[in-house]
Amino acid sequence: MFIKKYRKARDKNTSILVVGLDSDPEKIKGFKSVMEFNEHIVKETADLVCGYKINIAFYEKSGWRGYKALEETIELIKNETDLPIILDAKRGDIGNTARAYAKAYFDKLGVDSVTVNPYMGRDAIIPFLEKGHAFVLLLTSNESIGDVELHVYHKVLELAKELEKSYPERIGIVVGATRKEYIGKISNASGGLSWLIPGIGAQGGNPEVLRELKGKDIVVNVSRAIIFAENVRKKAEEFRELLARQYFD
Ligand SMILES: O=C(O)c1cc(=O)[nH]c(=O)n1[C@@H]1O[C@H](COP(=O)(O)O)[C@@H](O)[C@H]1O
Repeated sequence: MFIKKYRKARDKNTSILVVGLDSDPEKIKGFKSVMEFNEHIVKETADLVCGYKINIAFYEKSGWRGYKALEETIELIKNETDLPIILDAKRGDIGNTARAYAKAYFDKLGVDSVTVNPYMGRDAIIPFLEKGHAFVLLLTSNESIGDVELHVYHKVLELAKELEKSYPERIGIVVGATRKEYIGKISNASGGLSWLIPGIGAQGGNPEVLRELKGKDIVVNVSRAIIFAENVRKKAEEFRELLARQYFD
């Protein structure tokens, strides 16, 4: 179960850092394959993180070869570590289709959590909660949140909290670290929901936002700033420290 694996890894490694394996084949230098690259990242970081997030887009862009690398990467993490895996797929569809996605990700791929787009409402979310854990998009890190999210995020929060009653410890929210002005308010209203916080590193989000989230189950994703660094382990250590200082102290 995602939350148990996460808490165990967080406490063991004193880390809320999740490394994002956004292993864009066009950016990988000096490795024969995506799989070899991911093996290197996992070997260098497994004792510094509380999990991995894999964004499916960077695998799908290579067709079936990319999907094979995705499967092999998940196998590797499961064989070599006890760390939870979040599949960042941002799915959201009618119940029948959502059930097919949930089956693919939890039963076939065997990940622990999936990111879900809540725009279609509970039918699109529940199939994921029945099989595992889901992080629903609440207030994302990108520029254009004013187009839709700012008008509806409070509704998404209400829905997530309602679903949490039937699926305790199986649902979380995605809030960008670039959303400093909203985080305190959302934190006060978020109860026992877990948090996925992207946007630190390449997107310039502020790690100080974590001070408002002490005691909550949070994972902070950093992708490009770590995986494409010259010294991956050193960068991951720096981010782990930076985040831990805000959250644990
Ligand atoms: O759901 C996500 O993970 C996500 C939500 C969000 O609001 N912003 C965001 O950047 N992400 C993802 O988090 C990762 C951020 O990558 P870096 O900017 O390279 O650290 C990417 O996989 C994004 O797709």
